[in-house]
Amino acid sequence: RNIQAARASGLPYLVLPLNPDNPLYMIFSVPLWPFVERFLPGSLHDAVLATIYGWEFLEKSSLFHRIGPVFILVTTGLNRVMCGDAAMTSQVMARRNVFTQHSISKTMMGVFGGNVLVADGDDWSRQRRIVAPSLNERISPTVWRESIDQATQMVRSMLALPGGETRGSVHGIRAIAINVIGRVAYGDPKPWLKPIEFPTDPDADMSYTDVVGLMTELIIVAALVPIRILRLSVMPRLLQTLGAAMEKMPRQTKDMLDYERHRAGDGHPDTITSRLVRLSDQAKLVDHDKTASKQYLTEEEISGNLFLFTTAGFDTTAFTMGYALGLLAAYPEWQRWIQAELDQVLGDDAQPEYTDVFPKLTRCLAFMLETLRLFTPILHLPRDVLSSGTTLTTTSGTAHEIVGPCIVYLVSTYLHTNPADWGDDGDAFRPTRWLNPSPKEGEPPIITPAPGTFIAWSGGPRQCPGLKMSQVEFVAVISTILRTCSIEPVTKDGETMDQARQRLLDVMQDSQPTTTLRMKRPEDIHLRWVKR
Ligand code: HEM
Repeated sequence: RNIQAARASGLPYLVLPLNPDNPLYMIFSVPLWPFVERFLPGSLHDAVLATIYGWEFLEKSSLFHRIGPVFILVTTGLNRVMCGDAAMTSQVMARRNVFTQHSISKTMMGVFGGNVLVADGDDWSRQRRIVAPSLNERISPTVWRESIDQATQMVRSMLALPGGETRGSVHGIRAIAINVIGRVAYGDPKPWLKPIEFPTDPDADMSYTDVVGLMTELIIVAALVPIRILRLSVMPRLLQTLGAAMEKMPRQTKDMLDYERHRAGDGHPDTITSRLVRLSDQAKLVDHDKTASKQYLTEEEISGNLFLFTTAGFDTTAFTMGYALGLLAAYPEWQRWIQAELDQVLGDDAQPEYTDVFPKLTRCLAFMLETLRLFTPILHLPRDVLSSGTTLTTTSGTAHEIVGPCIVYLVSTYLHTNPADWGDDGDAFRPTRWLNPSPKEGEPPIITPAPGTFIAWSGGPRQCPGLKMSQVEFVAVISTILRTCSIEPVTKDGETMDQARQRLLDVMQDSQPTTTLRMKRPEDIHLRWVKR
């Protein structure tokens, strides 16, 4: 039946006599990679490859070049449509009721309560109406100030190290990202003290940010292993701590929500939590009056969405900044290019204001977009097709019947580099491609890529509502670092600077996604911080 469905679509297809659609296969497929490479022939090689978690980054575009921009992997479970075509991608993103969130994403991301990411249909519309405004432009000035503050403390600490040398820069950046979320989302201010460390003592006190940070770090374990197993004394201490964190979570969420409601209107600065609670409580009052269908969030959904802000917003932003650091050190010409803009826009303004300077730091933003294009944190967006069928049309105009049930994977890595959309240098790191070469009056300085060609923040109605927050954080952090210092790789004995730069790029290529793409050897990003 699956082969017939693949044939009926008119798309090229591969056949795999196996069902790879479960979280355990996702985990255990990764060590299979060297075996696949060495021993499997031809189309079996390609079929197994397309099931290895993270293949899109490992193999880049090779499968698409061999088979075509869209192909089907026939399995004994559900067929998988691998989509690298921009037009099809934007149709999938636009039709959110036909292409719904994938069941495995729901299991992982919904582990601590229903939230907007795992919802579909009317349930999604209701949650989105409350969640998106709580992340809107009003939080940007706070994100800006907190990010600058955190980055200033980190740079000071890096420069004070012997020779300005550090192996923990990526972990340092992660500490910034969790502290910014902690402050902006949960009103939990923390100084930048050291590279990120998660709690490892099950009996120690943990703040809400500690609890959600640890659960985000270990989300696959948290989703699959029950708390009572994690708490067993034979388990490693980190997992026992995870179990303790999961136990604490409901109580801590309740205390935080009680606190937010209690202090409402007392002049405290807004947080994302306080806005979410307020918007939901207001919607509840309206509902009460009208006895219309429910428009507010239940307590369980508020708690699920609060947790989601960390799972969705922390490592995505943190690792984008981490890769950017490595890229800045590997490409000194782009570093100088950004610094020239910073010198011009910021001058010696010690406390640049968000509204004055953020719109002018276009090179810094272009650097973020280029980093996300090549090191996109989420390598594919999976969508379930539950209905019997739907038709999608490719960029070249051919129509294909997609027969459900099946899973459609929108593959960012190919969409972001396809030469038809990005030119022959689509694999090269070139931030200037994002700048509008001659903007006319009123036109933005940054280009908007054609629909479906850049999906780092997804697109269509479900586009990431944290897009602006992550841009503001990135620009604030990278501009603070580069206005104060330059960064370069530390050479090993006998190594030239060019070789050291290439080594950094190799470390970045040696990456693997967990929930987001991350370097396997972040401590090999060995950098020197030099005061300007
Ligand atoms: C560079 C940083 C970020 C990237 C690359 C990113 C990427 C994405 C992507 C690809 C999706 C769609 C996932 C899917 O539909 O399967 C998404 C959804 C979402 N993101 Fe982000 N994100 C980032 C930062 C943030 C931040 C800072 C927040 C909030 C604090 C956030 C909150 C959300 C939420 C709530 C959704 C669900 C939206 C919905 O389904 O309607 N993200 N993000």
